[in-house]
Amino acid sequence: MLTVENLSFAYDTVPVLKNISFTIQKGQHIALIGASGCGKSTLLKIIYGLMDVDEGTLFWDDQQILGPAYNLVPGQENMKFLSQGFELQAFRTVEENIGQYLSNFEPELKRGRVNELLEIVEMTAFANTKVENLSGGQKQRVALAKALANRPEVLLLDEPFGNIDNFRRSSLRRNLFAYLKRNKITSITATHDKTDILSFAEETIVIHNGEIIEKGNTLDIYNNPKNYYIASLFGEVNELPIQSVLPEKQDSGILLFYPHELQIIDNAILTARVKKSYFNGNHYLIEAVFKNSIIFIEHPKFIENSKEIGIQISAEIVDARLQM
Ligand SMILES: Nc1ncnc2c1ncn2[C@@H]1O[C@H](COP(=O)(O)OP(=O)(O)OP(=O)(O)O)[C@@H](O)[C@H]1O
Repeated sequence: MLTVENLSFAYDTVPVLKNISFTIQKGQHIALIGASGCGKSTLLKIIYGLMDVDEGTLFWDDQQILGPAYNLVPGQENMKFLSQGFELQAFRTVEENIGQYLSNFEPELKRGRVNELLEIVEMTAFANTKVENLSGGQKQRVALAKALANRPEVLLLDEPFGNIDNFRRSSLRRNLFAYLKRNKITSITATHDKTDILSFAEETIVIHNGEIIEKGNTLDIYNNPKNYYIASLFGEVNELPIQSVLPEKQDSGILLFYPHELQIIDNAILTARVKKSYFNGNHYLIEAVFKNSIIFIEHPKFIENSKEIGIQISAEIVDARLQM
């Protein structure tokens, strides 16, 4: 179990993380989300033991995680940190890089392990290619395989799929998380991409300005976002005054809805005017003006600019949001 208690950290005098506490069970997959600059990478580096904290303690089971002031070689032995810059040896092949820290005593075993890792990251065809001749996304995949090579207990991933094209990203993500689950490897993934989160992280931690503002079951956080900031980390979000949705209610609060929760129908009580339709593949994202504010709605068809549309939100969703 990873236990982080009352952790605070500042670069020089600028506080970056404030009073962070959480625990992660062995084998769990956690997403770390928050706006750019909120402190995600810094937290991963501290967990890995690359920096000394100003306050607080960190433990992996009963072993305290200490920073460079206490460790000659910073970095936890049983963890791997895949940072945004990958530490690969440019003039050596993919195979050599992945196997760099594997024992040479049993060459068959080593070969088998490297082949298994090449398959996980879908790089078998590049086994003998020098790293300097790879694309950014391919390097990222090699770095991932190298991080897994010595079977870490904890994998810390900083935007792990950032450079990888969509075509590969989905299968790589599925392969990786299935491998981590099978091998009971704990993971913490700092990410901006909601597809990294929704299917693969059981729990999510939300950071805002260096503080944890939400943590819990990923689907609960997505389905019941406590505020606009949290909802917006999952994509576009509409912030509608309660009275604009339910005019009969004497309530000055606001409700949050994702674009797919709004429906465009004929003869609705609520109306909006279309500003632009954005093609998104399997749907259009309709930008419209509703009571002087911009809203976004997912819709299967293109709608011309300036057209008046009717909007409906299911009573079930409105009720769920009212109860939050
Ligand atoms: N070495 C450093 N020295 C001083 N300030 C730093 C250093 N590294 C990061 N910071 C600052 O600390 C804050 C948190 O940075 P961090 O990289 O942890 O954010 P992040 O949430 O990972 O951002 P992103 O999502 O853009 O990667 C930022 O304001 C950043 O400018």
